[in-house]
Amino acid sequence: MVSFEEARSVILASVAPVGTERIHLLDAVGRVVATDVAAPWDMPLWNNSAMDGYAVRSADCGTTPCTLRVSGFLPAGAKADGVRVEPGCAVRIMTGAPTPEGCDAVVPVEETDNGDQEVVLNEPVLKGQHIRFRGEDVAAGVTFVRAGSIIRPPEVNMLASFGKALVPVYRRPTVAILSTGDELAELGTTPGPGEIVNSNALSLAAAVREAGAIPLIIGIARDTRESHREKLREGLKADVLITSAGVSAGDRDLVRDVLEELGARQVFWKVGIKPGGPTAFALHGTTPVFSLPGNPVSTMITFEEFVRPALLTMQGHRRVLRPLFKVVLRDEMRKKAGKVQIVRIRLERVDGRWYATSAGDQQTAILKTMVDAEAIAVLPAESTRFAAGDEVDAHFYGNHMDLV
Ligand SMILES: Nc1nc2c(c(=O)[nH]1)N[C@H]1C(S)=C(S)[C@@H](COP(=O)(O)OP(=O)(O)OC[C@H]3O[C@@H](n4cnc5c(N)ncnc54)[C@H](O)[C@@H]3O)O[C@H]1N2
Ligand code: MOO
Repeated sequence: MVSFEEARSVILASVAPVGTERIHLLDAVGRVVATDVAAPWDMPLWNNSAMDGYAVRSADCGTTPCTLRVSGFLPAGAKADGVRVEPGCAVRIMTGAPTPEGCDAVVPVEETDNGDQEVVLNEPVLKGQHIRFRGEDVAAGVTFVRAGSIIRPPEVNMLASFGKALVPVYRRPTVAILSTGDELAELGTTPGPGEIVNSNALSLAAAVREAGAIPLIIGIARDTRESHREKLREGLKADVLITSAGVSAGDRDLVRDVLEELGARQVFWKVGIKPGGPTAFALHGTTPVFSLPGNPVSTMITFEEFVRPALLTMQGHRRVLRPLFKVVLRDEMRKKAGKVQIVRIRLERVDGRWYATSAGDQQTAILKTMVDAEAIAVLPAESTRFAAGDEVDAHFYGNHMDLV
């Protein structure tokens, strides 16, 4: 058995970004930039006004109030060619319009009498005020988005500002999802005696999608070597293969056996985590193969703790683990020594601290507790008792808590 921490580090050391592609800017939100992107020109490209007001020569405005003759008008979109602020004059200017020759300051309209022919300036004027200077945001040649950055609306705005319609990003890995077991019935059918719906395929596909990768549900391997061979072969064509069930000590737990027959190298089997103990990880060439236990709760938790960080790494993300934060236990918790225990919790924020209560019955088979969980407490392997009021590590489960 490997420890929870070893399992994670072995997995993360075994995966790498799957490649890059150039995609349309709007489709790139949430993706990771694959190369540094440098500014092809200065931003802004020319000096321009930050205010609606008057372009002036600051030397003309030494004493206030002062009166200047209004000699022209520059709306946004106008060209400043041939427009000049002569001594003793002002040019009416709008926000974003290029500042004319001679101008070294802009006076906001609120600080004037808003005159047409002549304007009275009521406030002192400082050289350079309210001018956005060429290249002050980003100078030509400067890297403005680094490889490894996540594209958010600000990156989209800047890439668009520099005319980048296509962006180099890391590719999304394809993830084959294979369920195993004779008891499984397809979604949409009513399970008969001894049957259950293949719900893991759907929740895994949802989790894969939420992690930014492309799920491929390839169906069910029945409990024969032949069926396993056929389906596992198909699954190994994807960038990643996830199987669910068939990895504990049952007579018919064929997954690891047949994977080995197909040339996969088992990296570990059994991890010091509960739920999720029977998890196996193998490599077929460089293709990672995650064999997750079949209990739906175990499948989701092992996906969250082991597969999700791997999928994020494969898409070029650098921060792949959810940040841990401290939660105060409302109630006592007990566990056996030897394994990290994952506890499904609900959270409450009081006076700047997070308080955790159990989300319900913590038996692995209780799916409802997973539905009710907002976060996951990670109880360390060696400890056995946590008193009410003790602090333990936790992380959010899902992205909804970003809204808190
Ligand atoms: N003698 C032992 N028995 C078990 C051990 C053990 O160490 N020794 N480990 C237990 C633990 S912990 C887990 S977890 C399960 C994992 O078993 P498998 O991964 O081999 O999965 P199955 O036994 O086939 O199924 C477990 C459970 O999950 C349901 N299931 C399976 N596939 C799906 C699916 N696609 N969608 C929804 N639900 C699914 C299945 O019906 C079972 O109820 O083994 C324990 N036993
Ligand atoms: O470890 Mo199992 O995955 O408890 O249900």
